[in-house]
Amino acid sequence: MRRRRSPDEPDEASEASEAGEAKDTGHRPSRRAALLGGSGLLGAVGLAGGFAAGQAVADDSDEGHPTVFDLYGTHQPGISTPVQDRLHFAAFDVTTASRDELIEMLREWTKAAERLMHGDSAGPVGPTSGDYRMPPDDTGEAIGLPPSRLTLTFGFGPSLFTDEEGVDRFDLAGRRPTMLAPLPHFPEDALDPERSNGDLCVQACADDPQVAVHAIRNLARIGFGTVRMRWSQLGFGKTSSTTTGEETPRNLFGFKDGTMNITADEDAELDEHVWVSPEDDPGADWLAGGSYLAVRRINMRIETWDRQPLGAQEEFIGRTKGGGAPLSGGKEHSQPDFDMEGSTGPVMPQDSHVRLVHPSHNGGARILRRGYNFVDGSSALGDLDAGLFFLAYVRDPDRQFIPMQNAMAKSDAMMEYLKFTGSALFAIPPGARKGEYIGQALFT
Ligand SMILES: C=CC1=C(C)c2cc3[nH]c(cc4nc(cc5[nH]c(cc1n2)c(C)c5CCC(=O)O)C(CCC(=O)O)=C4C)c(C)c3C=C
Ligand SMILES: [Fe+2]
Repeated sequence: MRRRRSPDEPDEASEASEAGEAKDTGHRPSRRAALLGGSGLLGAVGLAGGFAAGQAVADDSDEGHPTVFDLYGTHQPGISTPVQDRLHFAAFDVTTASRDELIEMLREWTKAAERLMHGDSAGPVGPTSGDYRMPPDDTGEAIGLPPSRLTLTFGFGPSLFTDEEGVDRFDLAGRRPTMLAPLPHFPEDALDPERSNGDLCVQACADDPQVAVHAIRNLARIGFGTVRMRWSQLGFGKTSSTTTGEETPRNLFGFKDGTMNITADEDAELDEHVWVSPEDDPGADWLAGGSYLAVRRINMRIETWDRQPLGAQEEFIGRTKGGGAPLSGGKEHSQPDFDMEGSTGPVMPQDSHVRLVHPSHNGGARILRRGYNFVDGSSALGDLDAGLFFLAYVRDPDRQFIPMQNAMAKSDAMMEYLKFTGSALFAIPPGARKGEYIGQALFT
């Protein structure tokens, strides 16, 4: 039984801010209208286009929330743009040996991604009006659904550059970023190879799960013969936020998660910790403006966790369960005081999660988290196969993510309740310009 902390602090009122959200009003575009041949949405996108990174191109006029994001921009959408509530993440292996076929598929994916994010069908004909002798160019399950703030974010895994046998299938080995290597095996990893790695990844985030699934399904359909889905993961209930105007969401341990995340309005922090700069890796200049994505599928032993006293749970995390304040006091967004002593040791325990991952114990490193809860059924013993699908965008995985994950694996009291079952690292190319395909600079 661990130490019991002093009484809880009151919840902090969120500081309202509209950071990361576009302000102009537009109409609410509908996929149905687009499928009926409406050009209104595309017109709206064209008019509102040209937003900087984090491009929202249409707003819900009632609530001021962006409903449509633009695929094109300095950075890909789905990183610093506001986090949606649902995820479908997929990793693919390339099955063709042809570089040209791979490029052609990326072109097709880019065109489809633009359409899908606008709430349009994946192909120009649509699910129900094509040639009866041909498969439709859209699968149809999103008919009538709005764009739902869909973002599609594409990445390249280390094996795209040099495969597991060391073969340079696509003449890309010379352009592999030095930091793009398979993540090391961390202490306590229990990885399932069928939930790890991949040549390519696509992160689909949306407010409606059917929209996210529809997008991944159609990209897989378009890629048939060129790529094969290696694994995929559904997520719900975002466990982080990139905006400051909303209540911090909670993970399946019941704690607020994302309090100290990097937010969309922190331009200097994004430049320092998220976006790759042209000087970072001169041999991989195509990645400038992009990022790296660390992926970890983390099973949470929630049945065991649920039997721990509240005081112990709070000490594992280092924050209160109610308001999310540091155990050293203050409000949710107060900085923890790691030097504050309690009757039996530091008030923020040495093995508490937030102490171990805090920038002050990691050489100043911060990461942009964008993870989701998951529940994938239950085991024969009646335990939920549940956890956190952890997604973190970083500028330098060797300096930011790997030491943090090592510190956690070595010393974090929470580790007793975690099992890491999937792992991957991807290079996330910068945003494409209109007329380009995603990742084009890598191939030119
Ligand atoms: C290697 C990086 C991290 C992993 C893996 C990770 C897993 C993980 N985290 C929680 C719950 C919380 N994490 C919180 C904060 C937090 N976590 C990381 C990194 C990893 N977490 C960072 C960098 C931070 C922010 C630290 C800071 O700057 O103060 C919190 C507190 C609230 C918050 O700030 O978000 C919680 C709660 C779980 C349950 C988990 C694995 C399942
Ligand atoms: Fe964490």
